[in-house]
Amino acid sequence: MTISRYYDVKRDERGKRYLEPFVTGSLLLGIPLLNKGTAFTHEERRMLGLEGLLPPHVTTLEEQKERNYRRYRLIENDLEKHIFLRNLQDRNEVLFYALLVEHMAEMLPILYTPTVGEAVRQFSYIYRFPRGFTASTDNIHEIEEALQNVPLNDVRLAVATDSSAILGIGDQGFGGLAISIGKLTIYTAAGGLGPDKALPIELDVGTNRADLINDPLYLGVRHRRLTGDEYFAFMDRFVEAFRKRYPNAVMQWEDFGKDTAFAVLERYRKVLPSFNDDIQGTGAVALAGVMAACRLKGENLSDQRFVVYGAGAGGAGVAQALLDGLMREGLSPEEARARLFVLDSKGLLLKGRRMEAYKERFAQDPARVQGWSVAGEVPTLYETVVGARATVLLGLSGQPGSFTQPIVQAMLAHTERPIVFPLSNPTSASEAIPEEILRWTGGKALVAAGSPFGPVELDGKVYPIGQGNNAFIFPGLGFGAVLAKAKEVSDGMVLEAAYALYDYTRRHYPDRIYPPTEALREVSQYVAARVIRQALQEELAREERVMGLSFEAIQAYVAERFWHPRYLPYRLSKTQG
Ligand SMILES: O=C([O-])CC(=O)C(=O)O
Ligand SMILES: [Mg+2]
Repeated sequence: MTISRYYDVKRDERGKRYLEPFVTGSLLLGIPLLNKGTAFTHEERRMLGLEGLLPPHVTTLEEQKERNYRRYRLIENDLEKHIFLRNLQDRNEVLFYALLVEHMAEMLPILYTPTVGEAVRQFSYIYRFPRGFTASTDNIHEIEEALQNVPLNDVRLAVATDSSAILGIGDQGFGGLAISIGKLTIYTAAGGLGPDKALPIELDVGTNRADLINDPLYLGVRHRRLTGDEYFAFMDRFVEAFRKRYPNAVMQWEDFGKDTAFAVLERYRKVLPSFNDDIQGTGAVALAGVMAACRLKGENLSDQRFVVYGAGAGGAGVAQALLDGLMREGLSPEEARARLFVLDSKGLLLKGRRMEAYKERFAQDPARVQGWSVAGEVPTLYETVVGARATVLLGLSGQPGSFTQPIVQAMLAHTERPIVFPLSNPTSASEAIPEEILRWTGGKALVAAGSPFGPVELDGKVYPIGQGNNAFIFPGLGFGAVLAKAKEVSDGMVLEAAYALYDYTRRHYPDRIYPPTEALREVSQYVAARVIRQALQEELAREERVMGLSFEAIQAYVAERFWHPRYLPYRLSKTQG
């Protein structure tokens, strides 16, 4: 099997990798995985039929980076920067990743949260290049044939969304493809996954947004979303065809609304090694950060009382991760649940109240709220924070400004150092601005946010704001599952990823809640190694080459397979030459 329809990667006599292209001439310049632009050597230009098509000077990758970075710096608008970088990616992937890796902290907010949110909204207007795969109600009846059109033959990791709940901005129809592309960019830049092993996927089952359907420029299918049996018939067909085409691939389910997220995860997780980033990735990253914040105040997880605001995919994932963490500290399920208060848009989840089935396991006993001061029927966020004597407040609601001053200050009555994480994305959906939280608490609060925020200066002291984003989890979790050839992505592997992030932070950044973005590649490598070890322990790994390895050897294995952006030399096969 060749890696791609257009080329293969081979090794020479000395074991060095080279590219063997199946297309030459100007066609080759249009394939981003093959194009080196001005960096093609004179010898390659002659061999590949490029002579005269490129400027005389042969540039180095360094020079190409410099040229593109200068242009990039002249752009003032973030969405335009995003478009510039994505165009570069669609021309020359090695150069794109080389630039991104060098300027990770600067460019991550442009390619990922928060700017990717705007790219999703505008996707039909900024669309340029056919990256990724779209399964839609138009092609689902011939999905196997359609998947054959993808030129990549060895996809190991796909990110698929049905776009029903993109970040905290809801149904985005076809535009959701931009989030799959963005997540896979992180997989390659931070997680070491080769760009030819990655496939972004949009599952276009329609949209319930009339404004999109009625927009003449909208690029998706124009009908309401499939639901119920029709939805699952679509998904079953897609999953079966995908598995057939890519039997070695791991799937990341992304930004499914609560009506589909849990059902999709449970229906396919044993059929196709897969996880849901918003439920499990967000859960793991929140648990790691809350444990770090507890350590910073010299307490344990089990010393806390938690309020989780928001009970969609992210909220439920975080609530479950907290329960798992509490039980790992020795609490019984009942003791753990007694410390956890989850609210949806109608207020506190209380037994006996109407709610979706997946929320029931987080519902509190009404007896526990007896004696609270509650004005209406169901306790509000403020009433819950006061009544539960909350020490930890986590936001996954997508409701900007919902962590008000009275709510945050009420926590000071129960703890000297409240832990407050507004985790909703993008920045415009954040429950509060970190600077406000610090100001309201006189710098006492331990704060991290889902979107990137700069450091806060208060009374002459500088507070770095950790980014509690699942980007610290999914690249390592997914890459680890890929390298282990895991049969399944188990709950144990997800929890291990959380503890790996916690341990990494404790060791390398003992004063912080999350590592800085600059550490993302190192974090992901470490998380991947721990995930592989866990897969081995649970006998879920199918990769012979990792069986029986020590942890050090697993780490070396991960490092060796980590993709780096550099140009490979070209060679034509004997028959071509
Ligand atoms: O993409 C992000 O920044 C984190 C995430 O999965 C979400 O908010 O849905
Ligand atoms: Mg998401």
